[in-house]
Amino acid sequence: MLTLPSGFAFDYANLYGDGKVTGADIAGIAGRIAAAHAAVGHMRATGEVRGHLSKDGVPEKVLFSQLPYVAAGNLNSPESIRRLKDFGASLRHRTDAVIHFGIGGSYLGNRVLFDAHCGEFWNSRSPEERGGYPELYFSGNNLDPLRTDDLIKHIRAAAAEKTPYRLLLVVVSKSGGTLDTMGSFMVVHEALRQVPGLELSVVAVTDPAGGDKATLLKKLANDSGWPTFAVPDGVGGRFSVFSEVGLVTAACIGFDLDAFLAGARSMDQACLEGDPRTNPALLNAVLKYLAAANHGRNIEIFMPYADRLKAVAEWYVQLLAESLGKRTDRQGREVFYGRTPVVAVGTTDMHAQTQQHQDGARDKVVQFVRVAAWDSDPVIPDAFPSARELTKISSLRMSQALDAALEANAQALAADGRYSAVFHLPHLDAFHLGELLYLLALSVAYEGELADVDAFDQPGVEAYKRIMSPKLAALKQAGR
Ligand SMILES: O=P(O)(O)OC[C@H]1O[C@H](O)[C@H](O)[C@@H](O)[C@@H]1O
Repeated sequence: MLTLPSGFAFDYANLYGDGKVTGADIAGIAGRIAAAHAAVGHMRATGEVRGHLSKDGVPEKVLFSQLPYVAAGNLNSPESIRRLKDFGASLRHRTDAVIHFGIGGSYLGNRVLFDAHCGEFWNSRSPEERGGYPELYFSGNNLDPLRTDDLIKHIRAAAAEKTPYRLLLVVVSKSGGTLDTMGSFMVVHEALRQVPGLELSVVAVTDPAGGDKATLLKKLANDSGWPTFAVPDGVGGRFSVFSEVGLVTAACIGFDLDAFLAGARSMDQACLEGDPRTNPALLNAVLKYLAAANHGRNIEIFMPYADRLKAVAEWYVQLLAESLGKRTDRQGREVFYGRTPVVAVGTTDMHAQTQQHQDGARDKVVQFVRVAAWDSDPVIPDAFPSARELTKISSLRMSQALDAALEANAQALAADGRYSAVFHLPHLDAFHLGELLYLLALSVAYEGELADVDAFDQPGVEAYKRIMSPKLAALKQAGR
């Protein structure tokens, strides 16, 4: 178990040892581990990553590791943080609802912050219960016609109940032209802009470049006078939760963005040394890399025991899949690298997926996440004493039963030579969430080095886009 001073811990007992990843496995790649650590150190200091090219084929910096550090001249500066907080304060007791438009890296991290902080019932609470912060809805994460229409109807009904009804549309797209995001935005904007009593405003979050390089969204914002925030150069979508992309949502809901960045910073500091026994991101990368390379564990089930953390598993899917799922290594050789990520939630998926984890192919690592202390933790009462079966769990706190379920699952898997590990969060809060997300982000940077693949591009997603564009054009033509 590797425990940090903050209480965050990585329990890898079921991933390392006899019959699992071994000391000999690690010793066998000692030189590559040292080289990976040096390369990540170089990335931290300069933003340079060997072989990484932008979509346009030119060398591009990788700067996400700077984001936790708020300083003048950095991507997050005291002024930019001030501006975000002022933005959040300006919504309080004033804006009724926010609709966030975004997909991929422009959505998943935002959803993590929303779920962790707000839970499932935020939008049904009164403004007072929300501390004056607005309701928040997500759109643009699909091109689903029915859900989009449901959302429009819901907002129209709310606006009919309250005048004026103040609605803010936050449109997030690094490239500024993603069809799913912009298509949903156009539909919703058009449907709501002339609703009587509904005051509509828009904020855009996109690449800040101006002139010829301005994104479509940036140009729209300039022409329409919408305020903008930035997806900074050198920060890919899947790393952008620590940038204004994630922090804008944090500001909208009163999530403690200082604590979130402090958690990320604290994790970064815990990962400065090159010894995998004490550096949690390096340790995670080394163990998962070896579990795949030497033991065939090519699937990673990310399984938090907490409903509010399901979105972390969804965020991690993009991080792992786009960063490490690569056809070629940096020498151009075909390697078809990468673990397939799978979303699971405990205890929910013990009743759905665990059968496969326990008895299916031995190709998985199950990565659990456990929350140690809960803000609310009901005791299960002895409500029906005559039902003897049920008294097994009565008088226990729900979290005790949840922990017992996690431990039992891990033990059963281990007893059959199946790999798992646990991230322990002392408490579900902004600081520990910052630690967890940053550990995972840094970990894929390390694993990219170990596997010698570019962890910061995603050329594979262009393949369908090349087919889809002419299809849309043909559909349009046929409709004329
Ligand atoms: O932020 P955007 O430019 O709209 O991109 C949203 C998403 O779209 C793409 O398909 C990429 O593969 C993702 O990495 C990205 O996060």
